[in-house]
Amino acid sequence: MSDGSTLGAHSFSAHAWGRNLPTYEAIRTMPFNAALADGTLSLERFRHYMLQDAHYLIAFGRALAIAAAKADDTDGLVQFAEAAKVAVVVERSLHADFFESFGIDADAFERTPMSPVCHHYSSFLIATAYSEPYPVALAALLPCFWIYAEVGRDILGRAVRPNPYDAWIDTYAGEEFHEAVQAVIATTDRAAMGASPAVLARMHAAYKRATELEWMFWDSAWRLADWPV
Ligand SMILES: Cc1ncc(CO)c(N)n1
Repeated sequence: MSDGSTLGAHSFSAHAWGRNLPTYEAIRTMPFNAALADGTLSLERFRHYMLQDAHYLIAFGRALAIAAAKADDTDGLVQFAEAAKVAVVVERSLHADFFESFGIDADAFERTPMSPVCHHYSSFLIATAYSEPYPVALAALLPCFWIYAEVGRDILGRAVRPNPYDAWIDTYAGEEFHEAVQAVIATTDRAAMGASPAVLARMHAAYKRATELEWMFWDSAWRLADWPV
């Protein structure tokens, strides 16, 4: 899938994937993901990532719920309402399982504010979902699904097992997540077919920015980034 070859040749998703391939390559090969795959990622970095991801998933869920409300048919309403619910279910499993197994105590989450990058990505998704037309909202949300599915599979393919991060890898490399991702790609492509050239351009801009923010999110965890003041 990484070359976009199984997608409709003229689809939004095929174009978007192709245009942003260098950023995807940069994500795939970044130190955080290399260390996650070979099991050498420090607990401190994974903890930073998980705490920020718990914040992120709630914002992602809210943005998906807004997209659900904007859907132009009931299939889209059900699809994104379900995805909003799943984002919160995954966030709760971070709290219930991952936080405990990686030594994060109960109120660490409450004490840890969003990092600058997490804050920016979360705000970008919610603002885009609120203020842009449905197709642009979907284009902003698509990389969150698609990049994780591709990175999950890529990491699974080279992972040293057993690996302290097996449960994380299995979540995103799993069949269930991939089916959901294919469905979001299909809905985004359908929405793009009816979009004007101006909306299509905004879709590409939103997709590109979200892809860049995915890179920045992992980079932020690698750097253990915090607010400078
Ligand atoms: C930052 C980020 N993007 C995407 C996903 C997958 O939904 C996630 N868990 N976290």
